[in-house]
Amino acid sequence: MLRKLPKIELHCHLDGSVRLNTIIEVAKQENIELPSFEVETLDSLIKVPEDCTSLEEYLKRFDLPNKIMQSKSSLKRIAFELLEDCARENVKYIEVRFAPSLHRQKGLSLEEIIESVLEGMHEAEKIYDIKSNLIIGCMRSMSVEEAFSVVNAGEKYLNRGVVAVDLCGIELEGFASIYKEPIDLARSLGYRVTIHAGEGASGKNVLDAINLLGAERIGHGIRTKDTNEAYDLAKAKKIVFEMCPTSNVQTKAINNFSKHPFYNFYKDDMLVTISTDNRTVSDIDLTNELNIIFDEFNMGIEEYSKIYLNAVDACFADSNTKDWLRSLI
Ligand SMILES: O=c1[nH]cnc2c1ncn2[C@H]1C[C@H](O)[C@@H](CO)O1
Ligand SMILES: [Zn+2]
Repeated sequence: MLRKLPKIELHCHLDGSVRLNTIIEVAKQENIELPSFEVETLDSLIKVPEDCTSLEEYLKRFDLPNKIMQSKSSLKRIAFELLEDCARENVKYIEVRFAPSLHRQKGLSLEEIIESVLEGMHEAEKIYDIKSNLIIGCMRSMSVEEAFSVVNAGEKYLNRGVVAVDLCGIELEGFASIYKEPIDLARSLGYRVTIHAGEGASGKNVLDAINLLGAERIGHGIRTKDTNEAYDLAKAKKIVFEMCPTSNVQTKAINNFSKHPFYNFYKDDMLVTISTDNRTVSDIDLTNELNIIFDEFNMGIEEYSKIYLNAVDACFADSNTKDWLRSLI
């Protein structure tokens, strides 16, 4: 049933969602060394194993796909294929996210990197019944100067596909204050703000992401459940949670799906949405992600409509796109 329903994906990393065949083909075309050219071996190197112990370990899986995401043509192709995969499972709107800084290894400029991804997305939109926007992320493993560069490079693409800024990668306690200035700049330029927080570290980071960085949406945020101040603030300010349960189980942010705070949040009228995080690394698509949660919490179509409409309200699309998305359900 869920496969046929219209869907919205608000939290999906480009580099975590590359097709294995594409990794092999691009590596061959561009003479890039890979540990293996066999799909099965690559599969085991990219997909996160069950015994993964942490977010840090999960994040090591991204080195391999990023090796082949260093040319304009591969970035364009991978963005196109992500939308193609989404369209095939009836995702009608996706906000793709990635960190442009990770794609400079062979000399591309940040502008060229962002433009190539947008080209792939726009090409797919012409062919498939799907719309999209792009969120550019700053890696928390990189300097504040690099974050400023990313924000500045993306400025000219605002209203041409880029809609928001994100902070991603490892999550240390108290990271928000470090990135306050570049995120302030981003907001003043017109970027919307979503921040990964309360995933690998505490709910206090969620509080800071809202208070210090002006986050309107929180990536994951599952540890908000343990920090009353963050929970109450998120509720009062109608902050939206981009929840990715499969990824949370894999990074051991929670022990199993039954412990996921999604349904408690939902019942308490917190604004929750469901996404995949990383289709290849987490080995999941949105249909299956929703299936797991709907089975776990015995949810039905009415509840699906509510979550879908949460995503329509929360997405960073223009009002025409939102009207179209509302008409589909
Ligand atoms: O769930 C996540 N939390 C924090 N960082 C993440 C997550 N999934 C992917 N990333 C990182 C690894 C990627 O290389 C980067 C940009 O997409 O974002
Ligand atoms: Zn993420």
